[in-house]
Amino acid sequence: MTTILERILETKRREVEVLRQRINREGPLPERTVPFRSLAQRLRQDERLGVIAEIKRKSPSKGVLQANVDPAERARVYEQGGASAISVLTDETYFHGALADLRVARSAVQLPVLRKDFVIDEVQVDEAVSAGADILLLIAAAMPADRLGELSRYARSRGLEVLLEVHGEDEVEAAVAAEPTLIGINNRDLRTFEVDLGTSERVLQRLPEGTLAIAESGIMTREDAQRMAAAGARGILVGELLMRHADLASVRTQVADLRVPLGAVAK
Ligand SMILES: O=P(O)(O)OC[C@@H](O)[C@@H](O)c1c[nH]c2ccccc12
Repeated sequence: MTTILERILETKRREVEVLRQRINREGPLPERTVPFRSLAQRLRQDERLGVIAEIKRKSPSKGVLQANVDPAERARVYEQGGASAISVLTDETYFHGALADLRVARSAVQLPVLRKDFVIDEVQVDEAVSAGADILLLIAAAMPADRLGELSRYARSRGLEVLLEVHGEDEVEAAVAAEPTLIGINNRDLRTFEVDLGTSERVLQRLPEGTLAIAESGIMTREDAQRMAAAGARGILVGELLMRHADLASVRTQVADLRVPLGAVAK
């Protein structure tokens, strides 16, 4: 059975080829013009659970969430609600996102911005740097451990912070060895699309002390946020809950509501 991840990776291999050919034809990508913004620093100083608020029009698991989004306006509302960073889906085929969304969102706020895509090659890292991204998502399940380490170290050498996503305990070792800035735990199983917040609870126990961990997906209520904070997450990544709201005032309230105190959670 071909999983959705395998299908997406097939598309990405073609995109990488096209991008390489374009660079050969037209020369290197434009230089980055903006300074880097750090999410890790923000999270370390924060006494509340960090919220990475996502701009996602559509997803393979949920279909269209909101087709017409103004990324600048959304980013501003997320910032006003107290978000720690903005995550922008830049994949076009499966999520109807774009790299342009990232540029537009970032220039509207002071927050660090995460490029959310399926990165398998250095040239996509260069593209993220050029577009002004501050953080890059890497997915452990998308490649062998040695490639994961190479890409993670390459991205960090280019100034990006790396959020490395795992889906279970079996991926923790490779993730830690890749020396990312942050480790994300995806509560959504990419094969079945099932969401289980217990995934974060289990994996968080296995992470080395001091790891900046982000619980990803399926967080729908303040209670869910509290549960993730209690399990040791320093931040959460939230998409659907926020994208289902079109009313900007309630989006702002939603973000603020998720910023639960970390309380006794060790730093
Ligand atoms: O919409 P949710 O359930 O709040 O999830 C957000 C985010 O975690 C999810 O979009 C995500 C996590 N990892 C990914 C990798 C690729 C694409 C998307 C994702």
